[in-house]
Amino acid sequence: QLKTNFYANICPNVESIVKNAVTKKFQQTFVTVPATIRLFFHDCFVQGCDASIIIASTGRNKAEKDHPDNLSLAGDGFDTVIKAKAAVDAVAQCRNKVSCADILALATRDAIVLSGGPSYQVELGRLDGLSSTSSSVNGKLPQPTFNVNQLNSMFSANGLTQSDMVALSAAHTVGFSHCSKFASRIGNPVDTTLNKTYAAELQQQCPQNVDPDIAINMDPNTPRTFDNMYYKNLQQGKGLFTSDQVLFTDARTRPTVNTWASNNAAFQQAFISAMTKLGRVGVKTGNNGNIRRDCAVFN
Ligand code: HEM
Ligand SMILES: [Ca+2]
Ligand SMILES: [Ca+2]
Repeated sequence: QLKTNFYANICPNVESIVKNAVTKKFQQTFVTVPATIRLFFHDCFVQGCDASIIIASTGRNKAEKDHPDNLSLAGDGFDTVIKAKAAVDAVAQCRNKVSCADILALATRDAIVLSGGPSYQVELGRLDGLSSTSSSVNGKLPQPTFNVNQLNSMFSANGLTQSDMVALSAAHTVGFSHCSKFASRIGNPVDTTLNKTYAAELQQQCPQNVDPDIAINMDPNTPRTFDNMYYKNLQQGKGLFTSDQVLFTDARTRPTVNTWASNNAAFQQAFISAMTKLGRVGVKTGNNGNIRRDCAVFN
């Protein structure tokens, strides 16, 4: 059972310690924000929110982070958790008392706030997982080609509703994508649900044989602000992935997109609720987990 004051007696300043570390990292690079948010999502959807995503591969074990679906996770997300963990462990009382999974949950909230998104209380008390394998990622993460049925079934497998799915998708209001992830939409023929001007811009930014390391903004209007622009973009055919644009083309999710495009407060409330539910997915307690000394290595 998670609770917001879990560390009140164990490490009373954990929230400010993590926040300071994330802020410092943010001042070095904005990538901290999208990288950390996406890391949290990819952690929670595979074996639950247990920092299994942070484990490094060894000679004996190919870990989650080396699965093809995770190779595009930006290193700055991992680095944010490692730095925040070091800051927590620098306080004697807190040393090895706060899980990496909880540090990631807190850092995600802090990243959202640093980019202008809503603040919220983070439920805490997760343990770190005891396994991380590349094979366990198979079929657990949504693909950018997904339709609403596919999105709904994958989110509902994690206890999340269609409304939660639409709210969480707005995380694409910050951050970057590699051209390969949407190349099929701007090729021949161009996806008809794409705004024509936007399609031309994307073709220019992502010409054929573009450097595979090139990444472009997912929100063409406010790429560094965590806002409800995501939904306004969808209304104009400016969703980058099929999985984004279908939220507007499909009649089941379109009313939700329209509501949140015009009502930022309602979006923020839905987003907070969905993030809180995401943070409860597959939480480890008791013998199913522990508190890692090094977030990238099992104890
Ligand atoms: C709904 C289904 C989703 C699909 C199909 C999807 C897919 C993707 C893809 C393909 C990328 C680009 C990766 C790259 O090329 O580097 C991406 C980026 C991103 N995703 Fe998602 N995603 C989904 C949901 C989510 C959710 C629920 C969150 C968080 C709550 C999230 C957060 C992000 C962020 C922040 C980025 C930018 C990462 C960066 O700039 O480093 N996504 N997503
Ligand atoms: Ca996990
Ligand atoms: Ca934005």
